Amino acid sequence: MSKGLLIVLSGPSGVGKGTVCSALRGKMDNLVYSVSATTRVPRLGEENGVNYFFKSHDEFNHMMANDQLLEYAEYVGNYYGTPRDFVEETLQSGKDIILEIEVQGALKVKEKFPEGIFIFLLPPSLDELKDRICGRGTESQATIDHRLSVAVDEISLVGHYDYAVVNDQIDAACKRIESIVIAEHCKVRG
Ligand SMILES: Nc1ncnc2c1ncn2[C@@H]1O[C@H](COP(=O)(O)OP(=O)(O)OP(=O)(O)O)[C@@H](O)[C@H]1O
Ligand SMILES: Nc1nc2c(ncn2[C@@H]2O[C@H](COP(=O)(O)O)[C@@H](O)[C@H]2O)c(=O)[nH]1
Repeated sequence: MSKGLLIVLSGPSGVGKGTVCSALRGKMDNLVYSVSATTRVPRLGEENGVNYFFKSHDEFNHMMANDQLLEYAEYVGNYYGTPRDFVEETLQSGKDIILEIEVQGALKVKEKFPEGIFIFLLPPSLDELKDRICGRGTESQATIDHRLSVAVDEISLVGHYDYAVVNDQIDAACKRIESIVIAEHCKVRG
């Protein structure tokens, strides 16, 4: 059996990564979603083991020290990381896996898995990005400002990715990502 594809989806906070990932899960049967660990406090409605594995700082440090994370990064005051075993087991089983992670982590994954598919999700404009992150209503104004300032630096790193997809409409963005994955499965690899 051939291994699955490792797909990394990055983009600034509020661009719609989570929304697009949820929509893709209903459309792509062979696609598995990687659930990250984080020290961030859960938002209203978020469930442990579904949206994230919510960890204390000690628990997260233990995962780092025991090499249980494929990558991790500090982002706007919290730690986020990808549990390694689940990714490796999913790829071995022949399924594709999608990691919804920020840019520092994505670049670390690229070093370890250069054969991965790196997709950057872009907003139609910075004003629209601001409207989306504010409209979501989950962050304080200070956190929104911090995330938006980081967003400008993140967008400047789009050149490190294989594909840039504009999330102007959820369905259209999903179709572009589905097309990329279909094409990557057809690729002749040396
Ligand atoms: N194409 C779109 N058009 C309009 N609104 C959108 C679109 N995609 C997502 N949204 C909205 O934008 C907001 C942010 O989306 P989402 O939470 O998926 O972003 P994110 O990139 O996962 O953010 P974060 O990195 O902070 O977790 C949500 O309220 C979502 O409903
Ligand atoms: N490097 C990693 N980044 C991750 C991971 N899981 C999520 N993220 C990214 O963090 C920010 C903030 O997320 P939020 O849920 O607090 O809005 C966002 O860009 C996520 O994609 C991870 O495992 N590693």
